[in-house]
Amino acid sequence: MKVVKFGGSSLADGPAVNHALSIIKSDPERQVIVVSAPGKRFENDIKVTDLLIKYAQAALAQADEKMQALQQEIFNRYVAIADYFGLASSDLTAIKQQLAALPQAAYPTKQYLLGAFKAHGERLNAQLISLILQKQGLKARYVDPKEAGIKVTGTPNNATVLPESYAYLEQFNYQADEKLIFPGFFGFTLAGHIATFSRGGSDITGAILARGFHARLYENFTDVDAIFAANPAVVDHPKPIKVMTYREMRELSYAGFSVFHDEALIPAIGGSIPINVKNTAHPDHPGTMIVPEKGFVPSQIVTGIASGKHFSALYMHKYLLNKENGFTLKILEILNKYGVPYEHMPSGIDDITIIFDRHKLTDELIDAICEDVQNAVNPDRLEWINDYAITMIVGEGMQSHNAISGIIAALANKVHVSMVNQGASEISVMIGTPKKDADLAVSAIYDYFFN
Ligand SMILES: Nc1ncnc2c1ncn2[C@@H]1O[C@H](COP(=O)(O)OP(=O)(O)O)[C@@H](O)[C@H]1O
Ligand SMILES: N[C@@H](CC(=O)OP(=O)(O)O)C(=O)O
Repeated sequence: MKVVKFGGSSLADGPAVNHALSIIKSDPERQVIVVSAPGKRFENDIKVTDLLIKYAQAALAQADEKMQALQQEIFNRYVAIADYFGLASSDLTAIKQQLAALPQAAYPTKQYLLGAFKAHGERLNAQLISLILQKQGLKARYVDPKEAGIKVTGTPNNATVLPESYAYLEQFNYQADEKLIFPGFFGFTLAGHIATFSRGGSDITGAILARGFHARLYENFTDVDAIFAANPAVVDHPKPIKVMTYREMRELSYAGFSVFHDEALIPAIGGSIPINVKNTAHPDHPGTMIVPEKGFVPSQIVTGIASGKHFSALYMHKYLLNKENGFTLKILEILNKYGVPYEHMPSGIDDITIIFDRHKLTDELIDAICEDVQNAVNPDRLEWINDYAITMIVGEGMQSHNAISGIIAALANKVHVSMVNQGASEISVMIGTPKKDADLAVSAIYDYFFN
């Protein structure tokens, strides 16, 4: 059996949904289907998830007129898909009611309200798609994450799956000839509230289901022919990657390969499920296989180069830092007090840089952390660097070949490199640069290793 996930770009309108359905129908092994909310139909279009965020904000602001307009705009996206398949307006009554009921429901906090609104992009789309399949005479069933037992942490917009979910999924009853249509992106907390994964998190649902149902393959359908060695928005016609390992993908998606969510690797690794990223528009193309490390023979030194521009850093210099007891501990205690995780912590003899994901910080938190750090460890110099990008150069082949000299040669006299970290992972090198240099770093390193 295969678990198949379609991204929002593959379900943006009626013709796109129709094409996705033809892919589902063409292979009886494609039994568990995960759908995202309708995505962008054209360049400047708005994803349904983003419309739902606006709808939630209008509800919180009690802006009634805006709320009505957004509700209608979101509903129209589903109507357009339903119309394409000739559904009657009465078929959409339940979807309309659920959308309209969102502002009236009770939520523990504003963050839970936001999570519940966002989740309905996929929830309503999965209901609509199972209805379309049923009308076409297929044995299809909408499965809500509540019914399937997808349990997640109580972090309403950044949840992670709880391990008991897998036991629930193993017990889930279904027939050999039915298609199960799941909404991606969310689960239920132990208290019974909706919580979504981070953005792009329908990939995570697909991986959880693939592990829970012991799928033979997790097919992830998107809008590109393959995962490329560099982001196609940065490098012109980058080379497609035919096969890569889980850990290569994890490092690359962490740093910016948005095509597959980095957290979706974890359930797939847990269940040893191979992943096939494919293009909805060309389902017969082989796409990219993501497989375990065991038995993998790399055909090149570098597999991919990614960069993420959503980082910031706290730099500290203190003479004789290496001789001081508890310096790092005091800083970690401060981060713990504010509930802020750090991403990386490269250090020298008298210097330390702590790198953060900017999405996890507010301006107020930054001020509070800097003030506490200043008071607790009294560094000679403390600097907050808002403008920080991380570029990852990743490849299983780097275990046996020295890539660092090539990376340095590629960047020389072009890019201001503020940090190089090699060794923490034997398959990657991480470099820190100002954001403005990140794309240049990617294309220079790509040219060196691939052209
Ligand atoms: N290295 C890469 N290879 C392929 N696509 C990439 C890469 N890096 C970034 N992308 C982008 O990821 C997009 C697909 O991801 P996403 O928009 O989240 O798809 P979906 O809506 O199917 O989940 C591609 O259109 C491409 O712009
Ligand atoms: N719709 C959600 C979840 C998701 O995975 O979407 P997509 O498959 O379009 O990346 C989002 O926009 O974040």
